[in-house]
Amino acid sequence: MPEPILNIRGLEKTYKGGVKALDGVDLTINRGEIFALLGPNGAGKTTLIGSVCGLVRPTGGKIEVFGQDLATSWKNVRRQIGLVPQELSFDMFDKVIRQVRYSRGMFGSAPDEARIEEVLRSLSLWDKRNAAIRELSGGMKRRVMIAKALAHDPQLLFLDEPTAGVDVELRRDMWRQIDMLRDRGVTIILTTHYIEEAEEMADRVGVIAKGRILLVDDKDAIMAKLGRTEAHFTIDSPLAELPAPLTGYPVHLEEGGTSLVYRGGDGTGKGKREVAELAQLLTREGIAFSGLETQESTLEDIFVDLLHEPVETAA
Ligand SMILES: Nc1ncnc2c1ncn2[C@@H]1O[C@H](COP(=O)(O)OP(=O)(O)OP(=O)(O)O)[C@@H](O)[C@H]1O
Repeated sequence: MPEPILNIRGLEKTYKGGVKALDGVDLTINRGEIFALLGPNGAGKTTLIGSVCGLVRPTGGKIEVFGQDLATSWKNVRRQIGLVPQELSFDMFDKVIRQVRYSRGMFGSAPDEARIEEVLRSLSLWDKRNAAIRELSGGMKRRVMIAKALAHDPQLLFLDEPTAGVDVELRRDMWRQIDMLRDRGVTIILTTHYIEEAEEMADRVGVIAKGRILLVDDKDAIMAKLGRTEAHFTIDSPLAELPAPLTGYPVHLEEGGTSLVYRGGDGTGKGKREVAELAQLLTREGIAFSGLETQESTLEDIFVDLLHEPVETAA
């Protein structure tokens, strides 16, 4: 049974100056899941995360974390939340290990050098523990941000664009780290522009645009519901019209009857099946084709489609 640990209802945020960054957001996150929040620039992702982490004061709605109202139980709740913000923020002159220790203490956790060492080692920072942060490369600084967020062993971790601008190696390390946290039962909410990241890591995906949640579902269910197959048959002799046995399929002719295009399926294999049926039908009808190209849509295609079509909001 899913155990909700974050419950957001009707969340609104209008910034001074009138920008409505969140417009009635409802979202429930369950213990132990990895949830990817996708959305274009300015969609409201950082505002949403900031509202749960106490950095943004919502102008309406309610947030419950671990069953407690954020507005009244802030201190209790905050100790169990970790945040890796988009922007680097620390004392650049301080040493890596001191900053990480400090973070642990700031959230009221007892000192635990073994745990600090574990966190630093898991992020390949142990050798740099006595370096001043300003001496580190951008990628290493980002690792320090993660170490700081993990130092107090949060149960709920927010990663705001954790891999923006980092190299492939660090991105892989970060994915490994997220896997380890998942094994420890930590709930993770990440925002990302890299849809492959959501595809790889997330159990559920939410799409946000203009401060409204457009879609929330299991990643696999999204792929099944909204995934599409596209196939192009190159027909040897141009067809004047669609042969009768093909009319029940989502197909049409292009390029003067030399290309038969199929767009259909639902991500569950139906598309591939129908394309195979079409190939058989063409052969049976004596229609020669010399090429067949098929393509399955990715989460990225689905995401782009979604943002271009007005969609009814869903919780
Ligand atoms: N402090 C602020 N004051 C005024 N407007 C703000 C403030 N912070 C954010 N906004 C506006 O609120 C909207 C949502 O911004 P937000 O940073 O939450 O989006 P985002 O989805 O995180 O975008 P990105 O992917 O670019 O980080 C934007 O229009 C932004 O300009």
